[in-house]
Amino acid sequence: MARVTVLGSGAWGTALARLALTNGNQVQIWSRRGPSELGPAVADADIVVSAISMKGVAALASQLQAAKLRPSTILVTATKGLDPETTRTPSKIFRDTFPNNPIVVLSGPNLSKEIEAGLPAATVVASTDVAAAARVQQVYASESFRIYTSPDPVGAELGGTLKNVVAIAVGVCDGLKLGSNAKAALITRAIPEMLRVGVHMGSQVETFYGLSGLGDLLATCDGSLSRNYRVGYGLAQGKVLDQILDELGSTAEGVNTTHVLIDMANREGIPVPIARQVHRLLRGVVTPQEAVEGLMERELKPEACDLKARN
Ligand SMILES: NC(=O)c1ccc[n+]([C@@H]2O[C@H](COP(=O)([O-])OP(=O)(O)OC[C@H]3O[C@@H](n4cnc5c(N)ncnc54)[C@H](O)[C@@H]3O)[C@@H](O)[C@H]2O)c1
Ligand SMILES: O=P(O)(O)OC[C@H](O)CO
Repeated sequence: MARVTVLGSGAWGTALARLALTNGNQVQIWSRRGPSELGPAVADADIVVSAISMKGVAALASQLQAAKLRPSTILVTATKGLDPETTRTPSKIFRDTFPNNPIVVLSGPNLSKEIEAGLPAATVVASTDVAAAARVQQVYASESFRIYTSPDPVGAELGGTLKNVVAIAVGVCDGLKLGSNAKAALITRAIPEMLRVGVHMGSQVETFYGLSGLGDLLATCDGSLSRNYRVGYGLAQGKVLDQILDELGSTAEGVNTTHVLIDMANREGIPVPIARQVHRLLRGVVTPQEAVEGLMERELKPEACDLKARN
């Protein structure tokens, strides 16, 4: 049994709190709008799980620093995003803020509605601290939630983050009713694009063929349980982005991730053709149909993926 504090009472924080509680752990949830203070909520926690939206992570890390976390407290991050100011992932923000605490990334094909319904799922807990990953695995493993450990937190985190950009594109594809061939081609060609970015940021290639990469990509691109897929689907229907996000009433990390990713790809010269069309679409520079044409009319090339390719 562990003392677990979950930060964030949104869809994913609530689900992660329930999973830990059902597994016999002592659990409390903190939310920025809730009654409890952050300091007392994390003071004697064995594990703190951050499951808030990316836009709040940097501020939360600073608040946590003031809360004086014990150096033995394991920090788990379940957020899928990139910081718009620094391009850092959540685990990098937490590593920079808490250099002595064990940091664990939790990421995988985890549509919260299915998990809340008790349907079987699997995820990855990734850390360079093997013992910390094993501890988090023990807290969450159950007959309906299978947990795998990984030594590649960067790759696990980026897989879950970059797939959200692809999910927007796939939502457009389905919204335009382009068919299964187009969807399969789009998802397949997205993998080398995710790999180029992931390897550039320090990921291991094989991580992207696992649950936190391909697994999460398939789950998220499957349909309307994904908020990011619904962003793309709405754009294909001719809705404006603000209207789509209002109707969602929930976090769609892929919008911010696309903007941060394109800024980085431009700086580093990394070819990201799918993300670039999503970026143009989100900014209203192209129509959904033009975004598709922009991909279909690119120069012809071998399928083999050059991970080191630069513009
Ligand atoms: N919902 C899912 O299926 C799911 C699954 C896996 C991972 N995630 C990831 O978990 C993260 C949260 O997603 P969600 O689905 O819970 O979204 P949500 O919109 O349901 O909840 C977001 C939570 O973040 C909190 N938050 C937002 N800004 C904040 C700030 N500035 N300071 C403190 N808290 C803040 C909100 O109060 C809310 O509790 C996202 O990065 C998402 O990609 C979601
Ligand atoms: O609703 P989405 O698109 O944020 O996806 C939720 C999870 O990340 C799926 O693993």
